[in-house]
Amino acid sequence: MADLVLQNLTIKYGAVTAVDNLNIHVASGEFLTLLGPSGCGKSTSLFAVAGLNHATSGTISVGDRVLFDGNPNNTVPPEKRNIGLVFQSYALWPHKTVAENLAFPLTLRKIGRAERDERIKEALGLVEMLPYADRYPFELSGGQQQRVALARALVYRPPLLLLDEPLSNLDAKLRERARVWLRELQERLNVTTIYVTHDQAEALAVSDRIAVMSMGRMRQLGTPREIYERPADSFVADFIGSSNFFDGTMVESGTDSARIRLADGGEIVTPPGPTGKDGSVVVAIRPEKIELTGSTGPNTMRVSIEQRTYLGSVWQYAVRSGPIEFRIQTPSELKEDSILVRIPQEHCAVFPDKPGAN
Ligand SMILES: Nc1ncnc2c1ncn2[C@@H]1O[C@H](COP(=O)(O)OP(=O)(O)OP(=O)(O)O)[C@@H](O)[C@H]1O
Repeated sequence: MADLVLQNLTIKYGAVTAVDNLNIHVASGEFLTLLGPSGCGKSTSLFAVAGLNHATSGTISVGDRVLFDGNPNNTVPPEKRNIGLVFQSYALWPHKTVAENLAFPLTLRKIGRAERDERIKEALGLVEMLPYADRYPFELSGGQQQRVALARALVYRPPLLLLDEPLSNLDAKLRERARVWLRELQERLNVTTIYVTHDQAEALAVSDRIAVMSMGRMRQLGTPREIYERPADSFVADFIGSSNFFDGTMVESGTDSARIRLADGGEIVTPPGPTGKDGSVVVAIRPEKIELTGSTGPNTMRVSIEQRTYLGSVWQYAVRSGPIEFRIQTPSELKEDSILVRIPQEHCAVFPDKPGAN
């Protein structure tokens, strides 16, 4: 298996910088996800690794092998990169059976018949599609076709697997099952994997690490937990899960905590964080981290309940304190018009600006 290293990777299409100075080291056997909104440069990055587009500058290497370094003489063509690819639009050949679809990449690599048959059996076994070897793609469900596409990518045992929204054609339930299965398979084969998705729940569930991207730039690289619990900026706090953002002004900032005045005139204690112009800040807190409390004290706030929404596992309440509107989530059904809530200091994050401004 092999590490994949992207260094200062930049990809421009005319005036558009689709990928801006991307630096990622994917460890051997790691499952790394590129996550971000539509158009942020995920697929462009993946295509560059596969050699299906031309990077403008930077380097791409797998193990000791340089695939791209800006010198045309060193650029390895896609078919020589030995990378397994499963793309959303990377359809199976309709006129070939499942087994014939898998045989093709092996024939290209001049692998003899006996070994070829053995590998096809093994790959179809891995994705639990052996009984379907003689069917044509149109005789399979969408999920089965995606499993065959994956088997076709794995059949020549590539050290690196690139997956671009490979589960997108599945319904929500099947997709949830498929991602568990995919992760188990990836771990069993120990294949270095880059996964592209805009679905944050999927990214949190399957990844060793996630690279969150926005407008061609990487905003944060970390484990799912780091990304969710310690977002690097307000874009990440907003894109992963959901957050409330309170406008405020820094009153005092120490090494362990800060005091921030909010728009309703109250103050809260938070961890320290960078300030914007004129000492303005934004405090982020997730709706499910806000607590109901029976007694006033630091970081408590009396709020009126403006709207109640039943979400199944929790209730969500839109609440207000003067000009501040935010959401809280709790399993309890609340009948009161006004409640006392506590904003736990340890779950607050302080940023210099709101998402969209950075
Ligand atoms: N061939 C191209 N010519 C010009 N611009 C392009 C080309 N391919 C991509 N882009 C632009 O580069 C940016 C990144 O596109 P990319 O397909 O990588 O986004 P993405 O994050 O994968 O989005 P999605 O989730 O919608 O697939 C976009 O602004 C897109 O319009």
